[in-house]
Amino acid sequence: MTEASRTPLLTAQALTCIREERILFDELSFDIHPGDIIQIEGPNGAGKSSLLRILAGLSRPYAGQVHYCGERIEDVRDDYHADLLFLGHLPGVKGELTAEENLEFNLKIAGYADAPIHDTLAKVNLTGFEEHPAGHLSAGQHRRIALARLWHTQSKIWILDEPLTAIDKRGVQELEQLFMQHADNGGCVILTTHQDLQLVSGDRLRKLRLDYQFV
Ligand SMILES: Nc1ncnc2c1ncn2[C@@H]1O[C@H](COP(=O)(O)OP(=O)(O)OP(=O)(O)O)[C@@H](O)[C@H]1O
Repeated sequence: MTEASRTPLLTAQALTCIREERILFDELSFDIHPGDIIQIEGPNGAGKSSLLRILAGLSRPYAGQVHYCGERIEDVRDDYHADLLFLGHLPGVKGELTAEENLEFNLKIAGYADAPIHDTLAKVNLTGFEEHPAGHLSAGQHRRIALARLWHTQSKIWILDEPLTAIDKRGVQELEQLFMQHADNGGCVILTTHQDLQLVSGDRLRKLRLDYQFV
């Protein structure tokens, strides 16, 4: 094992999250290393999205810390966000823009102004839909526009909230292959999904289950 793979990319240290007087999780601790693919499981409302948002630094835990390469994320916010790709529960696609305008906008914001937009839309099976307003596309096609940026990012840490929702079987397999390739290249993927992964399994996959806890 190399030094790099021993150093956690992310560490959750005794995270506690309380929402509306309900403990979603309490003193939750785990490390995430380069090469890890982690699926957060649990029923609706168990706190999966809340955990992802805390890991991404978008909301604060009631108690506990998140560390990026050994530093508190609050102390290295810019470095952390440069190394993080977070895709939230809702695809964040603007209905009045076309598929290509949405992707172009997302990639520009992420600093990839020269990315080949049509080739990238082809990777997510949106050839022929480039100039359609996103508002006229299906839920799965919306998510595909949002997911297309995964093909260009250099961020090592991918935090993805339900990336497979509304994606068809072949699309799920392509995404799972991309996750494995990213992990093989030293990245990590932390995702929630209510479906069983087909290709990422066995030693490739770590599962973390959240369940209801009541105060
Ligand atoms: N900002 C907030 N303020 C108050 N309550 C919140 C907030 N965010 C989430 N909650 C509550 O916390 C609980 C967990 O929500 P969360 O979205 O983390 O669950 P989840 O496991 O991702 O659910 P799902 O599988 O349905 O997406 C829910 O009961 C929700 O209403």
